[in-house]
Amino acid sequence: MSKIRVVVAGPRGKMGSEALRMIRKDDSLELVACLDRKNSGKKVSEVEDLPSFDVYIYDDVVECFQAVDADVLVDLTTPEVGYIHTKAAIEHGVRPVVGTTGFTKEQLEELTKLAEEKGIGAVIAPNFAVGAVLMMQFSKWAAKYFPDVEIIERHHDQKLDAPSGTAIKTAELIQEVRESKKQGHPDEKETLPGARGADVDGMRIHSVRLPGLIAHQEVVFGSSGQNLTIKHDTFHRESFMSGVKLAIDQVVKLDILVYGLENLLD
Ligand SMILES: NC(=O)C1=CN([C@@H]2O[C@H](COP(=O)(O)OP(=O)(O)OC[C@H]3O[C@@H](n4cnc5c(N)ncnc54)[C@H](OP(=O)(O)O)[C@@H]3O)[C@@H](O)[C@H]2O)C=CC1
Ligand SMILES: O=C(O)C1=N[C@H](C(=O)O)C[C@H](O)C1
Repeated sequence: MSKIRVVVAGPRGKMGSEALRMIRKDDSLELVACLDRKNSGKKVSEVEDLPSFDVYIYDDVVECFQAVDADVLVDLTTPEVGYIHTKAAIEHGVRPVVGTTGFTKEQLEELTKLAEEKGIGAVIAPNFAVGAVLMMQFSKWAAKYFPDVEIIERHHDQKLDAPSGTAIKTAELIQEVRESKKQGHPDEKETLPGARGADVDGMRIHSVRLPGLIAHQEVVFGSSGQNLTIKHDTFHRESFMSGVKLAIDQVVKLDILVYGLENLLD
């Protein structure tokens, strides 16, 4: 069977470098190029701390897709550039697997429509860790019985987007089963703006950013006389890689955009 030819965007990043290590170990995948705003024209092997892949780095996404034959783009960059890469990939027939978070609802809708028009598979997954996907699914189930819910997400202090993609996806899944409901006292007032967190249909999301953290989320449900807490912790970014691999294997068989890894799990 031929290998899946992969471009990685963001190879020097925390997630991108982990993805390169995963590809190095996997015989079914072949790295054909990287997209990076630094080191354009160099080979990956010439960049300090990166694995010794004999492939070129590009800073321009279109130039990259014109120069190499690629099946899949794995994007692990920033919301702004990730959106540009994803759109260009779909337009050039390269299937995107996107871990980058922080896309707007409008951008997700636009990319979904574009993928459908072009008949190109795409996966956008706010969280590739199977444990986090289960935490979101369990939360959706719990929300049927516990409509009062607050999401507390904790991340490292280098994170650009707040709330996290995982927290937004969790709230969206809960919204599917929960009627819109204002929580807390009807007359409550914030004496410091933001004290009650972000408001999604009355449920609250709180974002903590601290050095030492990686990615953590608690979904706390309250009801008379009882609380239920569903919690997931990420201690190493390797935990995301089996999900990235699953998405790469599946996206080559898709002809629509799928939002969330849960849609690819049995
Ligand atoms: N779906 C999931 O399971 C997960 C998703 N994420 C998401 O993945 C993304 C990356 O996270 P993380 O690796 O921690 O972040 P990092 O900041 O470590 O890496 C981002 C990389 O993108 C690069 N970059 C920035 N601008 C450009 C550009 N114009 N062209 C090409 N590359 C660029 C950065 O380069 P430079 O150093 O020059 O700034 C950096 O190397 C985030 O959106 C995060 O939320 C993270 C973990 C898990
Ligand atoms: O930036 C991160 O680190 C993470 N981002 C994703 C998110 O926004 O949910 C996934 C995970 O939480 C790590």
